[in-house]
Amino acid sequence: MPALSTGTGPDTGLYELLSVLPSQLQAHVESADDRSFLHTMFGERSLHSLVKIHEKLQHYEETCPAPVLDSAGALAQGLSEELQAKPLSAEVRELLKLLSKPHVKSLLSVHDTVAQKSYEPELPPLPDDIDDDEDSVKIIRLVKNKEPLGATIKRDERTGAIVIARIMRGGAADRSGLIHVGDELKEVNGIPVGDKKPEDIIRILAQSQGAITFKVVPGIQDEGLAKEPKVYLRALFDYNPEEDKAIPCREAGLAFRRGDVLQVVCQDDATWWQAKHEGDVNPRAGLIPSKHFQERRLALRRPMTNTQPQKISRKPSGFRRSFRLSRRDKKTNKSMYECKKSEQYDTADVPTYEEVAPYRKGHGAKHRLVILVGPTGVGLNEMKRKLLISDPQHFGVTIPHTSRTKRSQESDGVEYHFISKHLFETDIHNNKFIEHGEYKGNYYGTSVDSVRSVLAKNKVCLLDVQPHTLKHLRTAEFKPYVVFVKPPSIERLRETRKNAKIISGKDDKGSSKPFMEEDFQEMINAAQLMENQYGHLFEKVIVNDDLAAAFSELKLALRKVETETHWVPISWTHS
Ligand SMILES: Nc1ncnc2c1ncn2[C@@H]1O[C@H](COP(=O)(O)OP(=O)(O)OP(=O)(O)O)[C@@H](O)[C@H]1O
Repeated sequence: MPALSTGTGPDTGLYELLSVLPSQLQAHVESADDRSFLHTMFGERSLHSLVKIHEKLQHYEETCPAPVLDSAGALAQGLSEELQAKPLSAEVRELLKLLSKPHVKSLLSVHDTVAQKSYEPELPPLPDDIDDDEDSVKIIRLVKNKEPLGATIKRDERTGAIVIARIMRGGAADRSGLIHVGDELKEVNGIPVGDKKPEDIIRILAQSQGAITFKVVPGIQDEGLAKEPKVYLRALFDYNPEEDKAIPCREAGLAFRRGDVLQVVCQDDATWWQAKHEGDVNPRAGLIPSKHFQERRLALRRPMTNTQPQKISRKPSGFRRSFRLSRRDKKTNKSMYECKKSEQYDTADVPTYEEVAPYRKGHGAKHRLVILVGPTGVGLNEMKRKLLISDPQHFGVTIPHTSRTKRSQESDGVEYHFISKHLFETDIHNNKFIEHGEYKGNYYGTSVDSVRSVLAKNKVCLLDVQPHTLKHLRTAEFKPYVVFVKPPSIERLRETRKNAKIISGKDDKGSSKPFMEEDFQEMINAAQLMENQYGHLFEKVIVNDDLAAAFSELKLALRKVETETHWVPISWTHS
């Protein structure tokens, strides 16, 4: 029995067993025929070969061999063709014969199929011993690579069952869409787990490679929870997890910039939410501080710097640009106005996140209000003027109110709406003005209704205001698109504003004077303060360096506002 004698080492046991079996069984077998049958069977070469193959395979399984290539069939074919063209020695002939054998061809084909992993995991046959109350059992087969499954399990304290406790967003289990929180785990790879400790099951899972079969009883799912939450937030602050000492795991954090739109996929944890950048194809979510947590820590950080509102420096009283634009009387200029509200800053608000939803202006819907914000002299008026000239049918500006008496060349509702002082005061009291001021005993102001009347003409209303009024204008009715016009560097200001004139705030005559060095510095400082304090409310920032370029950028942005989808506060989309 040559096959029996070849076994060495730990594998020899099976051969020995085969060789001794016939003699051992002899005592129990009476008929000579049966004895000879046993002898022949256990001495059969093919049986020994099978055992040998089995043992070899077992050995290979332990060493986890990896295929060198996955196209052995094609290689053999190529080799045969090449060899046939050469002088045929005895060895070459033998090799050609071997390679042409259907068995060898099939073997190589199977090898390639396995190497390419081009097989679908087969679903196991449905167990036929399912209890009546087990009719909702699910058999799930996942193919696991080196990546963890991304699920945790626990023992349900009430029922004692092993249940799925958590599915990590974007992990393998989550992506499969087959396993859900609350599902009861019955078996893993055919092994019942009901009596096992969660740690033992985790060990089984960790050791498993390739296809893993789960038998689960689906949990009762809350429809709302089952779907991926669609909460979109606009970040109102910059966040870098690398600099966050509080985050439980920095690598798991999601960095973002103020203005980014984030899709929050899990808010289960009160302190750390899971989110991803809107539109990001990478399914894996990262941790971001929750709104409540961020508000709390920002509020704790801020009192030292913010109990005193930061005052945005500007000319003695220069700010009422909207008034000036609609005015034909060049003697009166913005320096005349005092804004009563200008000192009110929003110290109570801690900007963290704002829930947003996609919005696109529908056909026939009113235009969004376009608000321009920027420091004195930066060019807001110039931008508005250019827009009005470019398309007077499309763009419009508000007509201010005043309590001063109408002059002979003026008409009511053209330069101003002329109203009595008493009515003006009543309107102030009734919050009818976005901004108002007083000069030489007369009131001037822009009313909310004046914005409405421009919008009612189906025009885009261009308004420039002090940034502190933005909060009151951010309503579903106006859906304002806020553009911050920012000055370029001081060097570029010196270059571009060589021939420009700024309306003097030092007198009341509306006289203009060339820009001074201090005007540039003041403009840059004021812009910086505005951005720090109100930057989270700006939807678009345009640097007014080259006027033509800045204007084109503005025009393009405004066209997009009308034609494309933008993210707006969710409350604006409910009306
Ligand atoms: N990019 C630019 N390059 C050169 N000159 C410019 C540019 N932008 C604006 N100007 C000029 O700067 C001056 C001030 O501009 P404008 O009056 O539009 O500023 P404003 O922001 O409305 O200021 P104010 O708050 O004083 O009303 C104007 O003479 C204008 O033509």
